[in-house]
Amino acid sequence: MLLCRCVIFNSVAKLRKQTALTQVRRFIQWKMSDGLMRDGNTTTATVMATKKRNLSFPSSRCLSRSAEEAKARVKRVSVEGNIAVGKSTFAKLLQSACSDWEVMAEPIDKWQNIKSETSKGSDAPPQSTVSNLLQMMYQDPQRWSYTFQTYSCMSRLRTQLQPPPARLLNLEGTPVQVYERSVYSDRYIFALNMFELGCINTTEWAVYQDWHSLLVEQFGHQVELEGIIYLRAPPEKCMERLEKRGRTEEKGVQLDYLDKLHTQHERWLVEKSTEVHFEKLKQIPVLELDASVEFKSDPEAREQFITKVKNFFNAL
Ligand SMILES: Nc1ncnc2c1ncn2[C@@H]1O[C@H](COP(=O)(O)OP(=O)(O)OP(=O)(O)O)[C@@H](O)[C@H]1O
Ligand SMILES: Nc1nc(=O)c2ncn([C@H]3C[C@H](O)[C@@H](CO)O3)c2[nH]1
Repeated sequence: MLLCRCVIFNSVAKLRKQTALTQVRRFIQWKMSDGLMRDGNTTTATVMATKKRNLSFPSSRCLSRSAEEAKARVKRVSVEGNIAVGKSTFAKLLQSACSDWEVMAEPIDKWQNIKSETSKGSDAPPQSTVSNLLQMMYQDPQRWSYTFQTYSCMSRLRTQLQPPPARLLNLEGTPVQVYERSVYSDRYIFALNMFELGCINTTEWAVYQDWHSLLVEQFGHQVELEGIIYLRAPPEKCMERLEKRGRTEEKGVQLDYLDKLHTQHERWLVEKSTEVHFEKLKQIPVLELDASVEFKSDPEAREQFITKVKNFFNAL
């Protein structure tokens, strides 16, 4: 009986790994053949920018030298930090502070609205169902954490592969694409934490790490970052803000969970004791900001933040 369960478990694990790898392969092939579009509005500039990102592929031969140079000047930075520390609020501040910066939000709405088409027979019209994967993950983390991390990571990858908008390519100053979290925090903060909590099992963790490394290595320069902004605040402050915000899915989040996530951030970005697997990431400059400052009602604090960020970007 036990053996039978083991065989089934191994088969399921194998199937999951194969499925994940097939998805990865298809995704890479799709990227190589079609390039990326920003919400379906492909302009000449974005097509050119996309081709530049695919430098290692033959299509890059069509790119003019000046387009390549313009693209290479755009810096990429992620904003990292605990849940409800204030990343979105800070991102809005950045977006309004300087037109040289383009902020890309975390795709939480995608995780809350997973659409699947089901067709019962050839005559029946396809039915669309919607599930909230964020809620499922919080309600039953052991069942849904691995699935959640595959989807969150894929959606972060998509965000990081978006070519910079044309307006950033023609700027004199320091154009920057700013991402709210990244494929790196997906692994070194959340997936790792879920593994340590026992919500992702050893097999799932091995599979996750395998395809994560493959993707990051395959996309190479396209998903590299030049810097990280770490918004740092005590977990108690994050808890206070999380409760004040009142997002439905987060109703059951406890201080202990935020404590653990805080420790993961500290290990990765301050103590540098997290084992990371990508050379450039090991050397990446980190700007640490005290996010407990209530800058919304304090113009001087906002000014100081912006000055620090500008100096950081200029030095990248
Ligand atoms: N510096 C701040 N001072 C006071 N309140 C803040 C500050 N930053 C954020 N808040 C408030 O805290 C709550 C959480 O902020 P926000 O949504 O920006 O967090 P987040 O880090 O983006 O969250 P998540 O991790 O879920 O993406 C919001 O209600 C916001 O108004
Ligand atoms: N498990 C897990 N893995 C992730 O990669 C991840 N990224 C974000 N989140 C949760 C935090 C907020 O509730 C909400 C919005 O940030 O989504 C995550 N949860």
